[in-house]
Amino acid sequence: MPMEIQRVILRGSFNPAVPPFQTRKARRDSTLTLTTPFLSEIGSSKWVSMKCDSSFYSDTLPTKRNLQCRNGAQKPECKGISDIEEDKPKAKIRRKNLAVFVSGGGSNFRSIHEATLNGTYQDCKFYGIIVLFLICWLLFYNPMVTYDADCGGAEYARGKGIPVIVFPKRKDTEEVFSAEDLVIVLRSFKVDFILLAGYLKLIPAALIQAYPKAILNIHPSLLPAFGGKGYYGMKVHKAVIASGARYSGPTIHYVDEQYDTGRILAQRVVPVLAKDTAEELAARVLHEEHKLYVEVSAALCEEQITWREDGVPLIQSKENPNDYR
Ligand SMILES: Nc1nc2c(c(=O)[nH]1)N[C@@H](CN(C=O)c1ccc(C(=O)N[C@@H](CCC(=O)O)C(=O)O)cc1)CN2
Ligand SMILES: NCC(=O)N[C@@H]1O[C@H](COP(=O)([O-])[O-])[C@@H](O)[C@H]1O
Repeated sequence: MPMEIQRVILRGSFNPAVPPFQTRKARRDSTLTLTTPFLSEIGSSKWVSMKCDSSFYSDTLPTKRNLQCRNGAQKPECKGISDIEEDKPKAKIRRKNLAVFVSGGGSNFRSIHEATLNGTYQDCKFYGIIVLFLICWLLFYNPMVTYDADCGGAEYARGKGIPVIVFPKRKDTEEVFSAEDLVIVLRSFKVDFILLAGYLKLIPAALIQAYPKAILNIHPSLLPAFGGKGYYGMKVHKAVIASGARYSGPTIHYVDEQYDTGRILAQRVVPVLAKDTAEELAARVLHEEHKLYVEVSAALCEEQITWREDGVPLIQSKENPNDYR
């Protein structure tokens, strides 16, 4: 690991006693490449990244067959054998790495992590290499970016042997670990995209500038309604119910410098029932969040996001590039 990173880690939260090592075994065959998780040890903390590396190289589809003609007549009469569209081999998609920022129960992080383990991201069989690289750092021994080292997400990560960085540092510590430092660490792992999943602090401008159009957040209401400062967790669902709204649901949006004002990428709708408690509504919305975030992060890795002229991001259908979600 470059000295710069070690310096950041030294200054931040780690005292590497053992130089980082990485073991990585990659088996590559014609269709599937699985890279076993690689483990690098930094001092008293372990960095583990779950790497789901599925590389499917789209076969070169049969080139256009000449139509068979029935006889040698001057003007060949062709018998209906359908043409097979000559297919340009699909460009191989560059592998992508994700970091997940958590500060609560971590159920969205868990569903994304489980998706890496159950091969959901490996279904991108028509696109080159999709790598879901869950990077999380815990002050002690599991990786996730959180400002609460004891949050449920960190507990889950701990159970899976995944390290976490506490960011921002708690006020009562002298350790300095700035947004710029965090960018250095994220760059060292070649992070392409950052997913906020219940992270409740304002992402600083330095991180947003370092990752333009590359930071997503999931919010538990249909933005722009019930969003912004003060709207998080159960506060959102209580406000939705108090308003009499008949529908709610999760929104995934790009992160800009204010809370919840970034461009909306995806939403799902759930009903708000007359007798719903905030907890019942929260559970209904969260169920949709888990599915939506896995779907959207996979589309992100597969480079299916396109931008409309007016700056609205769209998810292009894999089957038909003229369809958008
Ligand atoms: N630059 C951005 N940072 C963050 C965004 C964003 O859109 N842009 N989204 C939030 C997540 N979020 C809603 O989805 C959100 C989180 C927290 C708050 C909020 O009011 N927080 C309180 C502090 C809460 C605490 O410390 O426990 C506050 O700032 O007073 C609103 C919306 C993540 N970051
Ligand atoms: N405004 C941000 C916000 O309220 N985010 C919400 O926090 C919960 C985190 O759950 P999780 O930790 O179980 O994923 C999720 O419902 C997410 O939408």
